[in-house]
Amino acid sequence: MAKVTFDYSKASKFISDDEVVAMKKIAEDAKEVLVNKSGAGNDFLGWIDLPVDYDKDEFARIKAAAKKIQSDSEVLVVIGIGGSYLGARAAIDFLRHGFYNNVSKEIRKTPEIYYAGNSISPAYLKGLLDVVGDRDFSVNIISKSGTTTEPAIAFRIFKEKLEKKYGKEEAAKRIYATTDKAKGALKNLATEEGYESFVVPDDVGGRFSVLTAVGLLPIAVSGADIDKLMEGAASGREKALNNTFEDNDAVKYAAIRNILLRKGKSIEITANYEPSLHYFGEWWKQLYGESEGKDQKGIFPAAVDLTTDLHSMGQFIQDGSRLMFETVVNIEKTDADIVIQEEADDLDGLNYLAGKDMDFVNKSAMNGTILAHTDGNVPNLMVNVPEQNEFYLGELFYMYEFACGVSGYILGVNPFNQPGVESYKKNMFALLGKPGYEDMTAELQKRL
Ligand SMILES: O=P(O)(O)OC[C@H]1O[C@H](O)[C@H](O)[C@@H](O)[C@@H]1O
Repeated sequence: MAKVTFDYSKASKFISDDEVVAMKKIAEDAKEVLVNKSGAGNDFLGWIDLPVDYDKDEFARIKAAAKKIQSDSEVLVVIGIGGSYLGARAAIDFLRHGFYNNVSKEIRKTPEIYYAGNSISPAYLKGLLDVVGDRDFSVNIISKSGTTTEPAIAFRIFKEKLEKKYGKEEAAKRIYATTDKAKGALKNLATEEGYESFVVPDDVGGRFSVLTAVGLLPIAVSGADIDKLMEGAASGREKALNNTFEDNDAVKYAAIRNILLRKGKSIEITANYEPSLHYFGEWWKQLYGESEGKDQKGIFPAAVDLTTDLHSMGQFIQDGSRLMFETVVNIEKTDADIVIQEEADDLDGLNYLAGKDMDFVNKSAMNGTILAHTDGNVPNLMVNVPEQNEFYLGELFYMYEFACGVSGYILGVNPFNQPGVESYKKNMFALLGKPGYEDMTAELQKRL
């Protein structure tokens, strides 16, 4: 059966066999540390077994809640930031219609889905309130800590709108809270107001939480098949845990990117040739950025959408500072085919493509770009995805998560914390006058 695979054959001129042998040992040791749970951050490894060991009762509740939202709402507002929305957004974009919110209800069949609480922009929120308008809607508020400012502000506003429209009691039936099982302001609010709640397990960090209720509820509302997603993740887990290095795509990817880092390639660009993968790149950026970027170490994760960005970033990738390597996420088979037709006068000069389908043109652009960037000394790696469906997305999510754990340990960091994220928050709270931050306020204001 086809599967998600990692291929570094196009980068062979940058990587010697000896380097692979040396790094193989390091990567296998790092994998052992990960699966034996003996490394830093080992209290955040719940995601390793999640695809086979998840709360089945909650899974059934997620499906039931999704059905209810589908039946009583024209719109679902998903409120969350970072790991509390990127996985769901990546999955829905990857799996569902490319113009999900814009196609007719007959085609989409499920509620429109919008995201809030991922910025503090009042203009964005006002715009979204207009989009929801007077229509029936529900809210899924997602925050592991239950205390993050951005989603908390957005939730206050959408909660008020719900209560105005339906009254407090009915509004509570349209609010679904995904948060810690016991602590945090959101948990308290959910208990107090009687919202249906879903749990982010203690041992699963936000950026590893797409296969918990965090991702699963919005994904299920969109009509995607979450059973298949979990099956794919279980298949990815099986391979990551049991395959030897040569057949272990997750461990190989971790190894190869660290070989490249040690040769000065300190930026990884993840590239796609399908706009529906844009948010997959955003999800990956958080996963790798927060996991590896610490202790003055790490590979900076960047992402490009191609061929779009070949007309903006292409120059730099081809010819600028030689800092990066590139990982192309290649969708092998698309089910959308558009054949380019012959035109009698050929004024646009495209008749040489007549009879070819657009995916052939897209793949030719990809292959040509891989060779050009390789010639420009940008090593190109590939992650091949047979098709855009739930099963392969599950494999893909898992492969990247597992590789991230292994890679972080190769690098010598704790891949499961994010101490650096607190600095901006402290400053922001001090400038906002949040109780408890008073001593910092005057000093920061002087510096502004
Ligand atoms: O789910 P929450 O607790 O609201 O956190 C949302 C996000 O913001 C935090 O600042 C962290 O850096 C992220 O790892 C997290 O995914």
